Amino acid sequence: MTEITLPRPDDWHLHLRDGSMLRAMAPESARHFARAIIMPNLVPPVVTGAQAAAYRDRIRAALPDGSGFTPLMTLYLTEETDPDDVVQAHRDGIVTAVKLYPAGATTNSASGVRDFDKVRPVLEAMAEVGIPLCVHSEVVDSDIDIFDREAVFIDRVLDPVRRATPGLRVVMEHITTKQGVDYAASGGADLGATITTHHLVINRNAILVGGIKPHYYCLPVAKREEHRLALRRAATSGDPSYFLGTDSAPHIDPLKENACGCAGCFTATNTLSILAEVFEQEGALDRLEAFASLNGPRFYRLPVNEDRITLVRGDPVAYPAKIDTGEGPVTVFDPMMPLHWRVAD
Ligand SMILES: NC(=O)N[C@@H](CC(=O)O)C(=O)O
Ligand SMILES: [Zn+2]
Ligand SMILES: [Zn+2]
Repeated sequence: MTEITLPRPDDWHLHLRDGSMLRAMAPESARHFARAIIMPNLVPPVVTGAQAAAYRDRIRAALPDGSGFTPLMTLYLTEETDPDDVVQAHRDGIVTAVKLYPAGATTNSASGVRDFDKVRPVLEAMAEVGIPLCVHSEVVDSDIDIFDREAVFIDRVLDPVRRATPGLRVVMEHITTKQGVDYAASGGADLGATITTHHLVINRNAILVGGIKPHYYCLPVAKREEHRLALRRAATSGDPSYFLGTDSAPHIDPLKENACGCAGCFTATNTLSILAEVFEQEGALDRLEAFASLNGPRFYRLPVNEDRITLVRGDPVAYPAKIDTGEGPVTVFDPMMPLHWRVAD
């Protein structure tokens, strides 16, 4: 196969940041994607419907002229979140989903949830209305090894919360383990999982072998090879439980190449070329559209994009090594393999 056409993909987990970083990043995602679920972990976080509306307007203003890109906004769940504000913002069409960060789990998560009982009224209101909860599925307990944090979260937090809140629709964000793959498939139409581009490509060796490679460090951290293979099987299976959420998470190089480097891989620029390469390697190019274009809208109960894109196979694709942001350069994820699929103009 040398050409493949699919409905324009969406990105169901994206960090666009704010200010000059946002102005540099918005065009990178708008070039290929139709819609994206926008993460709310700004400083300070996006916690109210009014803040989400203002952030949506800043994103729209950062888009290239004539762009059809639609940001789908999320609220950052805190222990003070008002259920009525969430429901109203959803009813007004401002907010698509709510994001749960366990406090301290990842970048800008200090305002996240410590005591899950405190957010029960919000979760119950969301279950009633059908507002999805996007979950960063990692425990933060210092006695739990960082490579085990996702699997432990499923047993200790996610499963109990789902049992206590029947009808709650949940997206396990950026799953990285076989346990995540298996759990996501067990919940029917009210449970889904996003898988990133980079977790289909790297295992933990990429971060640690031959020297520390900060541009491969993200959270949840990449795991052993057996987990990467489970993610590849899930993504290429066509199973509607799994859909693309790049978790493209830009940090400027000085904050990555640092004695205490930030977590996040930036993949917006070359994601579709990488995915086509991965799906081709797996003999599953015909299932790329399920993963990138169909399963996400199905979970979020949104229409599939009518617009289509074509990927063409040819000589290795050139893409920039870095994107300049006005704050400093952001390194584009290097998949450590030539990419042969480019998005046709
Ligand atoms: N994935 C990451 O490594 N980082 C994300 C936060 C997140 O999605 O957990 C970020 O905002 O930088
Ligand atoms: Zn996360
Ligand atoms: Zn993220």
